[in-house]
Amino acid sequence: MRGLWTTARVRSAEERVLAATPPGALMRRAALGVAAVALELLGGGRRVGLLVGSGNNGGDALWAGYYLRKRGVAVFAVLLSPDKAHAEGLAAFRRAGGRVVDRLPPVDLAVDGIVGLSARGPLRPDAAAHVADLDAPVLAVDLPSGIDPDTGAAPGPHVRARATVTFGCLKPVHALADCGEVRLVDLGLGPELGGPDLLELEPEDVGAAWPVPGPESDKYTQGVTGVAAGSATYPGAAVLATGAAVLATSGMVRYAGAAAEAVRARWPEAICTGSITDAGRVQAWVAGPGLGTGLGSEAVLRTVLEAGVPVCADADAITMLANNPDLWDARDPDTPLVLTPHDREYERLAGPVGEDRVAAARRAAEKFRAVVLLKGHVTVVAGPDGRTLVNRARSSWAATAGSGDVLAGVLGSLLAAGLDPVLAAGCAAKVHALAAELAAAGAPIPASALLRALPDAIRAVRSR
Ligand SMILES: NC(=O)C1=CN([C@@H]2O[C@H](COP(=O)(O)OP(=O)(O)OC[C@H]3O[C@@H](n4cnc5c(N)ncnc54)[C@H](O)[C@@H]3O)[C@@H](O)[C@H]2O)[C@@H](O)CC1
Ligand SMILES: Nc1ncnc2c1ncn2[C@@H]1O[C@H](COP(=O)(O)OP(=O)(O)O)[C@@H](O)[C@H]1O
Ligand SMILES: [K+]
Repeated sequence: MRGLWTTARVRSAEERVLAATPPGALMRRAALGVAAVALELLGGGRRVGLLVGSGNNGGDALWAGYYLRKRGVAVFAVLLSPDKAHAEGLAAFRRAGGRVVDRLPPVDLAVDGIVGLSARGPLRPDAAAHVADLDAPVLAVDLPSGIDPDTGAAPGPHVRARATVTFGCLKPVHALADCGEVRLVDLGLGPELGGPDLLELEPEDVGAAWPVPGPESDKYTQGVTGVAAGSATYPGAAVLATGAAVLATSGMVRYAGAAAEAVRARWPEAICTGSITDAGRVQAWVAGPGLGTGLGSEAVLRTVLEAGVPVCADADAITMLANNPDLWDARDPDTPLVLTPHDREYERLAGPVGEDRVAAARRAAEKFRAVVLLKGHVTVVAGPDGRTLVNRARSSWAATAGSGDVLAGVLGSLLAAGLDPVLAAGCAAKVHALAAELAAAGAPIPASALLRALPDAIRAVRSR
Protein backbone atom coordinates (compact mmCIF):
# COMPACT_ATOMS: atom_id res chain seq x y z
CA MET A 1 0.00 0.00 0.00
CA ARG A 2 1.35 3.42 -0.87
CA GLY A 3 0.47 6.34 1.38
CA LEU A 4 -0.12 9.84 0.04
CA TRP A 5 0.02 12.99 2.14
CA THR A 6 -1.61 16.33 1.29
CA THR A 7 0.49 19.49 1.04
CA ALA A 8 -0.70 20.87 4.38
CA ARG A 9 0.48 17.69 6.13
CA VAL A 10 3.79 17.69 4.24
CA ARG A 11 4.47 21.29 5.15
CA SER A 12 3.89 20.81 8.84
CA ALA A 13 6.18 17.75 8.87
CA GLU A 14 8.81 19.64 6.84
CA GLU A 15 8.72 22.58 9.23
CA ARG A 16 9.65 20.34 12.14
CA VAL A 17 12.41 18.55 10.21
CA LEU A 18 13.75 21.85 8.83
CA ALA A 19 14.02 23.24 12.35
CA ALA A 20 16.19 20.28 13.33
CA THR A 21 18.54 20.31 10.30
CA PRO A 22 21.23 22.76 9.15
CA PRO A 23 19.91 25.45 6.75
CA GLY A 24 19.80 24.31 3.14
CA ALA A 25 20.55 20.67 3.96
CA LEU A 26 17.13 19.37 2.91
CA MET A 27 17.19 21.28 -0.35
CA ARG A 28 20.61 19.96 -1.24
CA ARG A 29 19.54 16.40 -0.46
CA ALA A 30 16.49 16.89 -2.66
CA ALA A 31 18.62 18.38 -5.44
CA LEU A 32 21.14 15.55 -5.31
CA GLY A 33 18.24 13.17 -5.91
CA VAL A 34 17.08 15.23 -8.90
CA ALA A 35 20.61 15.29 -10.34
CA ALA A 36 21.00 11.51 -9.95
CA VAL A 37 17.78 10.79 -11.85
CA ALA A 38 18.69 13.43 -14.45
CA LEU A 39 21.99 11.63 -15.11
CA GLU A 40 20.08 8.34 -15.54
CA LEU A 41 17.61 9.89 -17.98
CA LEU A 42 20.36 11.69 -19.89
CA GLY A 43 21.99 8.46 -21.00
CA GLY A 44 24.63 9.66 -23.44
CA GLY A 45 23.21 13.21 -23.57
CA ARG A 46 25.24 16.06 -22.08
CA ARG A 47 22.94 19.11 -22.14
CA VAL A 48 20.29 19.96 -19.57
CA GLY A 49 17.90 22.93 -19.45
CA LEU A 50 16.31 24.18 -16.23
CA LEU A 51 13.02 26.07 -16.00
CA VAL A 52 13.30 27.89 -12.68
CA GLY A 53 10.36 29.44 -10.85
CA SER A 54 10.30 31.86 -7.94
CA GLY A 55 10.30 29.47 -5.00
CA ASN A 56 12.11 26.57 -3.43
CA ASN A 57 11.11 24.30 -6.30
CA GLY A 58 13.28 26.52 -8.49
CA GLY A 59 15.95 26.35 -5.78
CA ASP A 60 15.96 22.57 -6.05
CA ALA A 61 16.38 22.83 -9.82
CA LEU A 62 19.29 25.30 -9.50
CA TRP A 63 21.09 23.10 -6.95
CA ALA A 64 20.49 20.09 -9.20
CA GLY A 65 22.06 22.15 -12.00
CA TYR A 66 25.03 22.76 -9.73
CA TYR A 67 25.51 19.01 -9.11
CA LEU A 68 25.09 18.25 -12.82
CA ARG A 69 27.77 20.85 -13.66
CA LYS A 70 30.09 19.06 -11.22
CA ARG A 71 29.55 15.95 -13.36
CA GLY A 72 30.53 17.82 -16.51
CA VAL A 73 27.03 18.36 -17.89
CA ALA A 74 26.31 21.61 -19.77
CA VAL A 75 23.43 23.28 -17.92
CA PHE A 76 21.30 26.25 -18.97
CA ALA A 77 18.67 27.93 -16.82
CA VAL A 78 15.72 30.17 -17.65
CA LEU A 79 14.73 32.24 -14.59
CA LEU A 80 11.01 32.90 -14.81
CA SER A 81 11.15 35.55 -12.06
CA PRO A 82 14.82 36.63 -12.04
CA ASP A 83 14.38 38.86 -8.96
CA LYS A 84 12.88 36.06 -6.92
CA ALA A 85 15.09 33.15 -7.99
CA HIS A 86 16.50 31.20 -5.04
CA ALA A 87 19.63 33.23 -4.14
CA GLU A 88 21.98 30.53 -2.82
CA GLY A 89 20.92 28.08 -5.49
CA LEU A 90 21.52 30.63 -8.22
CA ALA A 91 24.93 31.62 -6.81
CA ALA A 92 26.03 27.99 -6.60
CA PHE A 93 24.74 27.31 -10.13
CA ARG A 94 26.70 30.27 -11.52
CA ARG A 95 29.83 29.35 -9.54
CA ALA A 96 29.78 25.89 -11.08
CA GLY A 97 29.62 27.36 -14.61
CA GLY A 98 25.86 27.12 -15.21
CA ARG A 99 24.56 29.61 -17.80
CA VAL A 100 21.47 31.78 -17.30
CA VAL A 101 19.64 32.30 -20.62
CA ASP A 102 16.41 33.94 -21.83
CA ARG A 103 15.34 30.91 -23.82
CA LEU A 104 16.55 27.33 -23.59
CA PRO A 105 18.82 26.16 -26.41
CA PRO A 106 18.30 22.57 -27.67
CA VAL A 107 18.88 20.22 -24.70
CA ASP A 108 18.73 16.46 -24.05
CA LEU A 109 16.69 16.83 -20.87
CA ALA A 110 14.64 19.62 -19.30
CA VAL A 111 14.16 19.99 -15.55
CA ASP A 112 10.85 21.50 -14.44
CA GLY A 113 11.51 23.62 -11.35
CA ILE A 114 8.71 26.07 -12.11
CA VAL A 115 6.47 25.40 -9.16
CA GLY A 116 6.06 22.68 -6.55
CA LEU A 117 3.95 22.39 -3.44
CA SER A 118 2.83 26.03 -3.59
CA ALA A 119 1.29 25.55 -7.04
CA ARG A 120 -2.11 27.09 -7.63
CA GLY A 121 -3.94 26.82 -10.94
CA PRO A 122 -2.56 26.14 -14.41
CA LEU A 123 0.84 27.37 -15.58
CA ARG A 124 1.02 31.11 -15.96
CA PRO A 125 1.37 32.30 -19.58
CA ASP A 126 5.14 33.00 -19.54
CA ALA A 127 5.91 29.62 -17.95
CA ALA A 128 3.45 27.92 -20.33
CA ALA A 129 5.26 29.46 -23.32
CA HIS A 130 8.64 28.05 -22.22
CA VAL A 131 7.06 24.64 -21.59
CA ALA A 132 5.38 24.66 -25.02
CA ASP A 133 8.82 25.30 -26.58
CA LEU A 134 10.37 22.15 -25.07
CA ASP A 135 11.02 19.16 -27.21
CA ALA A 136 13.23 17.26 -24.76
CA PRO A 137 11.89 14.81 -22.15
CA VAL A 138 11.07 16.54 -18.88
CA LEU A 139 12.11 15.60 -15.36
CA ALA A 140 9.72 17.28 -12.92
CA VAL A 141 10.93 18.47 -9.54
CA ASP A 142 8.43 17.36 -6.89
CA LEU A 143 5.50 17.43 -9.35
CA PRO A 144 4.76 18.43 -12.93
CA SER A 145 4.07 22.18 -12.79
CA GLY A 146 0.52 23.23 -13.60
CA ILE A 147 -1.03 20.19 -11.90
CA ASP A 148 -2.64 20.68 -8.52
CA PRO A 149 -0.62 18.89 -5.81
CA ASP A 150 -3.66 17.85 -3.77
CA THR A 151 -6.32 17.13 -6.40
CA GLY A 152 -4.28 16.16 -9.45
CA ALA A 153 -6.48 18.51 -11.49
CA ALA A 154 -4.83 19.96 -14.59
CA PRO A 155 -7.33 22.53 -15.82
CA GLY A 156 -4.95 24.22 -18.30
CA PRO A 157 -1.36 24.22 -19.54
CA HIS A 158 0.88 21.94 -17.52
CA VAL A 159 4.11 20.02 -17.78
CA ARG A 160 4.07 16.46 -19.16
CA ALA A 161 6.81 14.68 -17.28
CA ARG A 162 8.81 11.62 -18.32
CA ALA A 163 9.67 11.24 -14.63
CA THR A 164 9.14 13.07 -11.35
CA VAL A 165 11.47 13.18 -8.36
CA THR A 166 9.61 13.95 -5.18
CA PHE A 167 10.79 14.41 -1.63
CA GLY A 168 9.89 13.16 1.81
CA CYS A 169 6.70 11.33 0.83
CA LEU A 170 4.27 10.88 -2.04
CA LYS A 171 1.58 13.51 -2.46
CA PRO A 172 -1.93 12.98 -3.94
CA VAL A 173 -0.80 14.30 -7.35
CA HIS A 174 1.53 11.32 -7.72
CA ALA A 175 -1.39 8.90 -7.70
CA LEU A 176 -4.08 11.10 -9.23
CA ALA A 177 -2.25 12.49 -12.27
CA ASP A 178 0.31 11.46 -14.86
CA CYS A 179 3.72 12.27 -13.37
CA GLY A 180 5.69 9.75 -15.45
CA GLU A 181 7.85 7.43 -13.38
CA VAL A 182 7.84 8.70 -9.80
CA ARG A 183 10.97 8.48 -7.65
CA LEU A 184 11.05 9.32 -3.96
CA VAL A 185 14.00 10.90 -2.14
CA ASP A 186 13.95 10.32 1.60
CA LEU A 187 14.18 13.50 3.67
CA GLY A 188 13.63 11.83 7.02
CA LEU A 189 10.05 13.15 7.30
CA GLY A 190 8.70 9.73 8.22
CA PRO A 191 8.34 10.11 11.99
CA GLU A 192 6.76 13.57 11.59
CA LEU A 193 4.20 12.66 8.93
CA GLY A 194 1.57 10.63 10.81
CA GLY A 195 -0.90 8.45 8.91
CA PRO A 196 -1.48 9.15 5.21
CA ASP A 197 -4.50 11.05 3.86
CA LEU A 198 -5.01 8.67 0.93
CA LEU A 199 -3.93 5.15 0.08
CA GLU A 200 -3.18 3.47 -3.19
CA LEU A 201 -3.41 -0.33 -3.27
CA GLU A 202 -0.47 -2.10 -4.86
CA PRO A 203 -1.05 -5.29 -6.88
CA GLU A 204 0.32 -7.40 -4.02
CA ASP A 205 -2.20 -5.86 -1.58
CA VAL A 206 -5.01 -6.86 -3.92
CA GLY A 207 -3.53 -10.32 -4.40
CA ALA A 208 -3.26 -10.84 -0.65
CA ALA A 209 -6.85 -9.72 -0.03
CA TRP A 210 -8.44 -11.66 -2.91
CA PRO A 211 -10.66 -14.45 -1.54
CA VAL A 212 -9.59 -17.94 -2.58
CA PRO A 213 -11.02 -21.25 -1.43
CA GLY A 214 -9.25 -23.25 1.26
CA PRO A 215 -9.45 -26.92 2.26
CA GLU A 216 -12.53 -26.28 4.42
CA SER A 217 -14.39 -24.24 1.78
CA ASP A 218 -17.48 -25.23 -0.11
CA LYS A 219 -19.60 -23.23 -2.55
CA TYR A 220 -21.58 -21.61 0.27
CA THR A 221 -18.77 -20.73 2.67
CA GLN A 222 -17.15 -18.54 0.03
CA GLY A 223 -20.23 -16.34 -0.20
CA VAL A 224 -23.18 -16.40 -2.55
CA THR A 225 -23.53 -13.32 -4.75
CA GLY A 226 -26.99 -12.21 -5.82
CA VAL A 227 -27.34 -10.26 -9.06
CA ALA A 228 -30.47 -8.14 -9.61
CA ALA A 229 -29.74 -6.67 -13.01
CA GLY A 230 -30.82 -6.65 -16.63
CA SER A 231 -34.22 -6.40 -18.23
CA ALA A 232 -35.93 -7.53 -21.40
CA THR A 233 -34.42 -4.44 -23.06
CA TYR A 234 -30.95 -4.81 -21.53
CA PRO A 235 -30.20 -8.51 -20.95
CA GLY A 236 -26.51 -7.93 -21.72
CA ALA A 237 -25.90 -6.00 -18.49
CA ALA A 238 -27.16 -9.03 -16.53
CA VAL A 239 -24.93 -11.40 -18.50
CA LEU A 240 -21.85 -9.22 -17.88
CA ALA A 241 -22.50 -8.55 -14.18
CA THR A 242 -23.31 -12.20 -13.45
CA GLY A 243 -20.31 -13.39 -15.44
CA ALA A 244 -18.03 -11.06 -13.53
CA ALA A 245 -19.30 -12.46 -10.23
CA VAL A 246 -18.89 -16.02 -11.55
CA LEU A 247 -15.28 -15.38 -12.57
CA ALA A 248 -14.13 -13.18 -9.67
CA THR A 249 -14.52 -15.67 -6.81
CA SER A 250 -15.38 -19.33 -6.59
CA GLY A 251 -18.52 -18.85 -4.49
CA MET A 252 -21.96 -19.34 -5.97
CA VAL A 253 -23.92 -16.78 -7.99
CA ARG A 254 -27.68 -16.39 -8.04
CA TYR A 255 -29.30 -14.28 -10.74
CA ALA A 256 -32.82 -12.91 -10.34
CA GLY A 257 -34.59 -10.96 -13.04
CA ALA A 258 -36.03 -10.67 -16.52
CA ALA A 259 -32.82 -11.75 -18.27
CA ALA A 260 -32.73 -15.20 -16.65
CA GLU A 261 -32.84 -17.02 -20.00
CA ALA A 262 -29.92 -15.07 -21.44
CA VAL A 263 -27.89 -15.42 -18.25
CA ARG A 264 -28.52 -19.18 -18.00
CA ALA A 265 -27.49 -19.64 -21.64
CA ARG A 266 -24.16 -17.90 -21.08
CA TRP A 267 -23.42 -18.90 -17.47
CA PRO A 268 -24.82 -22.38 -16.76
CA GLU A 269 -23.18 -22.33 -13.32
CA ALA A 270 -25.38 -19.44 -12.14
CA ILE A 271 -28.70 -20.29 -10.41
CA CYS A 272 -31.25 -18.23 -12.31
CA THR A 273 -34.80 -17.22 -11.41
CA GLY A 274 -37.16 -14.74 -12.96
CA SER A 275 -38.11 -13.00 -9.73
CA ILE A 276 -36.23 -11.55 -6.78
CA THR A 277 -38.66 -13.15 -4.36
CA ASP A 278 -37.58 -16.63 -5.53
CA ALA A 279 -33.87 -15.86 -5.43
CA GLY A 280 -32.93 -17.60 -2.17
CA ARG A 281 -30.28 -16.52 0.32
CA VAL A 282 -27.23 -14.54 -0.71
CA GLN A 283 -24.40 -12.86 1.21
CA ALA A 284 -24.40 -9.72 -0.97
CA TRP A 285 -26.44 -8.18 -3.77
CA VAL A 286 -25.39 -6.37 -6.91
CA ALA A 287 -28.32 -4.25 -8.06
CA GLY A 288 -28.82 -1.93 -10.95
CA PRO A 289 -26.97 -2.66 -14.20
CA GLY A 290 -29.56 -2.56 -17.02
CA LEU A 291 -32.36 -2.94 -14.46
CA GLY A 292 -34.46 0.03 -15.59
CA THR A 293 -36.00 2.61 -13.30
CA GLY A 294 -39.72 1.79 -13.42
CA LEU A 295 -41.93 0.78 -10.50
CA GLY A 296 -40.99 -2.90 -10.81
CA SER A 297 -37.29 -2.01 -10.65
CA GLU A 298 -37.89 0.16 -7.59
CA ALA A 299 -39.55 -2.78 -5.88
CA VAL A 300 -36.53 -4.94 -6.69
CA LEU A 301 -34.15 -2.36 -5.28
CA ARG A 302 -36.27 -2.01 -2.15
CA THR A 303 -36.17 -5.78 -1.61
CA VAL A 304 -32.41 -5.84 -2.04
CA LEU A 305 -31.86 -2.92 0.36
CA GLU A 306 -34.08 -4.57 2.96
CA ALA A 307 -32.27 -7.91 2.71
CA GLY A 308 -29.79 -7.10 5.49
CA VAL A 309 -26.72 -8.05 3.41
CA PRO A 310 -24.11 -5.77 1.76
CA VAL A 311 -25.31 -4.20 -1.49
CA CYS A 312 -23.44 -2.82 -4.47
CA ALA A 313 -25.83 -0.28 -6.02
CA ASP A 314 -24.80 0.59 -9.57
CA ALA A 315 -26.20 2.32 -12.64
CA ASP A 316 -30.05 2.36 -12.58
CA ALA A 317 -30.03 1.65 -8.84
CA ILE A 318 -28.15 4.92 -8.33
CA THR A 319 -30.57 6.79 -10.57
CA MET A 320 -33.52 5.39 -8.62
CA LEU A 321 -31.93 6.37 -5.30
CA ALA A 322 -31.33 9.86 -6.67
CA ASN A 323 -34.87 10.24 -8.03
CA ASN A 324 -36.73 8.68 -5.16
CA PRO A 325 -35.22 9.50 -1.77
CA ASP A 326 -37.85 7.29 -0.06
CA LEU A 327 -35.84 4.31 -1.23
CA TRP A 328 -33.11 5.17 1.28
CA ASP A 329 -35.54 4.30 4.06
CA ALA A 330 -35.52 0.68 2.92
CA ARG A 331 -31.90 0.42 3.84
CA ASP A 332 -30.63 -1.02 7.08
CA PRO A 333 -28.12 1.69 8.03
CA ASP A 334 -25.77 -0.83 9.66
CA THR A 335 -25.42 -2.94 6.51
CA PRO A 336 -22.72 -1.85 4.07
CA LEU A 337 -23.85 -0.13 0.90
CA VAL A 338 -21.42 0.58 -1.93
CA LEU A 339 -22.49 3.11 -4.55
CA THR A 340 -20.57 3.01 -7.83
CA PRO A 341 -21.45 6.17 -9.78
CA HIS A 342 -19.71 7.55 -12.84
CA ASP A 343 -19.60 11.34 -12.94
CA ARG A 344 -23.09 11.83 -14.39
CA GLU A 345 -24.66 9.43 -11.92
CA TYR A 346 -22.74 11.16 -9.13
CA GLU A 347 -24.21 14.48 -10.24
CA ARG A 348 -27.73 13.06 -9.98
CA LEU A 349 -26.99 11.93 -6.44
CA ALA A 350 -24.89 14.74 -5.01
CA GLY A 351 -24.30 17.58 -7.52
CA PRO A 352 -21.32 18.19 -9.79
CA VAL A 353 -18.13 16.23 -9.12
CA GLY A 354 -15.92 19.27 -9.72
CA GLU A 355 -12.14 19.14 -10.02
CA ASP A 356 -11.47 17.51 -6.67
CA ARG A 357 -12.62 13.92 -7.18
CA VAL A 358 -11.36 12.85 -3.77
CA ALA A 359 -13.38 15.54 -2.02
CA ALA A 360 -16.43 14.63 -4.11
CA ALA A 361 -16.25 10.94 -3.21
CA ARG A 362 -15.77 11.81 0.46
CA ARG A 363 -18.69 14.25 0.42
CA ALA A 364 -21.07 11.63 -0.92
CA ALA A 365 -19.73 8.90 1.38
CA GLU A 366 -20.41 11.10 4.37
CA LYS A 367 -23.80 12.27 3.10
CA PHE A 368 -25.12 8.77 2.38
CA ARG A 369 -23.12 6.89 5.05
CA ALA A 370 -22.06 4.56 2.27
CA VAL A 371 -18.90 3.55 0.50
CA VAL A 372 -18.67 5.57 -2.70
CA LEU A 373 -16.64 4.33 -5.64
CA LEU A 374 -16.41 7.23 -8.08
CA LYS A 375 -15.53 5.68 -11.45
CA GLY A 376 -13.33 7.07 -14.15
CA HIS A 377 -9.74 7.02 -15.32
CA VAL A 378 -8.95 7.84 -11.72
CA THR A 379 -11.27 5.84 -9.48
CA VAL A 380 -11.71 7.08 -5.93
CA VAL A 381 -13.14 4.91 -3.16
CA ALA A 382 -14.25 6.73 -0.02
CA GLY A 383 -15.70 5.13 3.08
CA PRO A 384 -18.11 6.83 5.49
CA ASP A 385 -15.28 6.65 8.05
CA GLY A 386 -13.07 8.82 5.81
CA ARG A 387 -10.79 6.04 4.56
CA THR A 388 -9.95 6.80 0.95
CA LEU A 389 -8.30 4.69 -1.75
CA VAL A 390 -7.35 5.89 -5.22
CA ASN A 391 -6.60 3.93 -8.36
CA ARG A 392 -5.39 5.52 -11.56
CA ALA A 393 -5.80 3.17 -14.51
CA ARG A 394 -2.71 2.67 -16.64
CA SER A 395 -4.82 2.65 -19.79
CA SER A 396 -8.23 3.92 -20.86
CA TRP A 397 -9.46 0.80 -22.66
CA ALA A 398 -12.05 0.24 -19.92
CA ALA A 399 -13.97 3.25 -21.25
CA THR A 400 -16.34 1.01 -23.20
CA ALA A 401 -20.03 0.14 -22.93
CA GLY A 402 -20.77 -2.54 -20.36
CA SER A 403 -17.47 -2.19 -18.57
CA GLY A 404 -19.19 -0.81 -15.47
CA ASP A 405 -21.46 -3.88 -15.33
CA VAL A 406 -18.34 -6.03 -15.04
CA LEU A 407 -16.99 -3.88 -12.22
CA ALA A 408 -20.26 -4.17 -10.30
CA GLY A 409 -20.24 -7.97 -10.59
CA VAL A 410 -16.67 -8.23 -9.34
CA LEU A 411 -17.37 -5.91 -6.44
CA GLY A 412 -20.53 -7.77 -5.46
CA SER A 413 -18.71 -11.06 -5.30
CA LEU A 414 -15.98 -9.59 -3.07
CA LEU A 415 -18.68 -8.24 -0.74
CA ALA A 416 -20.30 -11.68 -0.68
CA ALA A 417 -16.95 -13.19 0.25
CA GLY A 418 -16.92 -10.93 3.30
CA LEU A 419 -14.25 -8.38 2.36
CA ASP A 420 -14.38 -5.04 4.09
CA PRO A 421 -16.41 -2.88 1.64
CA VAL A 422 -13.73 -0.18 1.17
CA LEU A 423 -11.11 -2.84 0.46
CA ALA A 424 -13.54 -4.75 -1.77
CA ALA A 425 -14.18 -1.63 -3.83
CA GLY A 426 -10.46 -0.83 -4.10
CA CYS A 427 -9.59 -4.41 -5.11
CA ALA A 428 -12.41 -4.54 -7.68
CA ALA A 429 -11.30 -1.24 -9.26
CA LYS A 430 -7.69 -2.39 -9.50
CA VAL A 431 -8.42 -5.81 -11.01
CA HIS A 432 -10.97 -4.29 -13.40
CA ALA A 433 -8.44 -1.76 -14.70
CA LEU A 434 -5.78 -4.45 -15.02
CA ALA A 435 -8.16 -6.79 -16.87
CA ALA A 436 -8.91 -4.01 -19.36
CA GLU A 437 -5.21 -3.43 -19.90
CA LEU A 438 -4.41 -7.13 -20.33
CA ALA A 439 -7.37 -7.78 -22.62
CA ALA A 440 -6.71 -4.77 -24.82
CA ALA A 441 -2.94 -5.19 -25.25
CA GLY A 442 -3.02 -2.06 -27.37
CA ALA A 443 -6.28 -2.46 -29.32
CA PRO A 444 -9.91 -1.61 -28.45
CA ILE A 445 -11.93 -4.29 -26.66
CA PRO A 446 -15.58 -4.89 -25.86
CA ALA A 447 -16.57 -5.31 -22.21
CA SER A 448 -16.98 -9.06 -22.78
CA ALA A 449 -13.23 -9.27 -23.51
CA LEU A 450 -12.51 -7.33 -20.31
CA LEU A 451 -14.69 -9.88 -18.52
CA ARG A 452 -12.78 -12.82 -20.02
CA ALA A 453 -9.50 -11.28 -18.86
CA LEU A 454 -10.57 -11.22 -15.19
CA PRO A 455 -8.88 -14.57 -14.39
CA ASP A 456 -5.60 -13.32 -15.92
CA ALA A 457 -5.80 -10.11 -13.91
CA ILE A 458 -6.51 -12.03 -10.68
CA ARG A 459 -3.61 -14.40 -11.43
CA ALA A 460 -1.35 -11.42 -12.05
CA VAL A 461 -2.09 -9.76 -8.69
CA ARG A 462 -1.92 -13.08 -6.83
CA SER A 463 1.49 -13.87 -8.27
CA ARG A 464 3.02 -10.70 -6.81
N1 LIG B 1 10.26 23.02 2.54
C1 LIG B 1 11.22 22.10 2.45
O1 LIG B 1 11.72 21.62 3.43
C2 LIG B 1 11.67 21.63 1.15
C3 LIG B 1 11.06 22.09 -0.01
N2 LIG B 1 11.48 21.69 -1.18
C4 LIG B 1 10.95 22.27 -2.40
O2 LIG B 1 10.20 23.42 -2.15
C5 LIG B 1 9.02 23.38 -2.93
C6 LIG B 1 7.99 24.30 -2.36
O3 LIG B 1 8.57 25.57 -2.44
P1 LIG B 1 7.81 26.94 -2.19
O4 LIG B 1 6.86 26.79 -1.08
O5 LIG B 1 8.86 27.98 -2.11
O6 LIG B 1 6.95 27.19 -3.46
P2 LIG B 1 7.04 26.72 -4.97
O7 LIG B 1 8.43 26.69 -5.44
O8 LIG B 1 6.20 25.54 -5.14
O9 LIG B 1 6.24 27.94 -5.68
C7 LIG B 1 6.83 29.21 -5.76
C8 LIG B 1 5.96 30.22 -6.36
O10 LIG B 1 5.50 29.84 -7.64
C9 LIG B 1 4.46 30.67 -8.01
N3 LIG B 1 3.37 29.92 -8.63
C10 LIG B 1 2.28 29.36 -8.00
N4 LIG B 1 1.47 28.77 -8.89
C11 LIG B 1 2.06 28.97 -10.10
C12 LIG B 1 1.68 28.59 -11.41
N5 LIG B 1 0.56 27.92 -11.62
N6 LIG B 1 2.49 28.93 -12.46
C13 LIG B 1 3.62 29.61 -12.23
N7 LIG B 1 4.03 29.99 -11.00
C14 LIG B 1 3.26 29.68 -9.94
C15 LIG B 1 3.96 31.35 -6.76
O11 LIG B 1 4.31 32.69 -6.79
C16 LIG B 1 4.67 30.54 -5.67
O12 LIG B 1 4.84 31.27 -4.50
C17 LIG B 1 8.68 21.92 -2.96
O13 LIG B 1 7.78 21.60 -4.01
C18 LIG B 1 10.04 21.31 -3.14
O14 LIG B 1 10.40 21.31 -4.52
C19 LIG B 1 12.66 20.85 -1.29
O15 LIG B 1 13.74 21.71 -1.42
C20 LIG B 1 12.84 19.93 -0.13
C21 LIG B 1 12.78 20.66 1.14
N1 LIG C 1 -10.87 6.95 -19.42
C1 LIG C 1 -10.92 5.85 -18.66
N2 LIG C 1 -9.78 5.20 -18.33
C2 LIG C 1 -9.82 4.08 -17.59
N3 LIG C 1 -10.95 3.54 -17.10
C3 LIG C 1 -12.11 4.15 -17.39
C4 LIG C 1 -12.16 5.32 -18.18
N4 LIG C 1 -13.45 5.69 -18.31
C5 LIG C 1 -14.19 4.79 -17.62
N5 LIG C 1 -13.37 3.85 -17.07
C6 LIG C 1 -13.80 2.71 -16.24
O1 LIG C 1 -14.69 1.91 -17.01
C7 LIG C 1 -15.87 1.60 -16.28
C8 LIG C 1 -17.05 2.30 -16.96
O2 LIG C 1 -18.20 2.15 -16.21
P1 LIG C 1 -19.57 2.86 -16.65
O3 LIG C 1 -19.34 4.30 -16.91
O4 LIG C 1 -20.58 2.48 -15.64
O5 LIG C 1 -19.88 2.17 -18.04
P2 LIG C 1 -21.12 1.28 -18.51
O6 LIG C 1 -22.32 1.90 -17.89
O7 LIG C 1 -21.14 1.37 -20.00
O8 LIG C 1 -20.86 -0.10 -18.03
C9 LIG C 1 -15.58 2.05 -14.86
O9 LIG C 1 -14.98 1.01 -14.13
C10 LIG C 1 -14.56 3.18 -15.03
O10 LIG C 1 -13.72 3.34 -13.93
K1 LIG D 1 7.87 21.28 -10.67
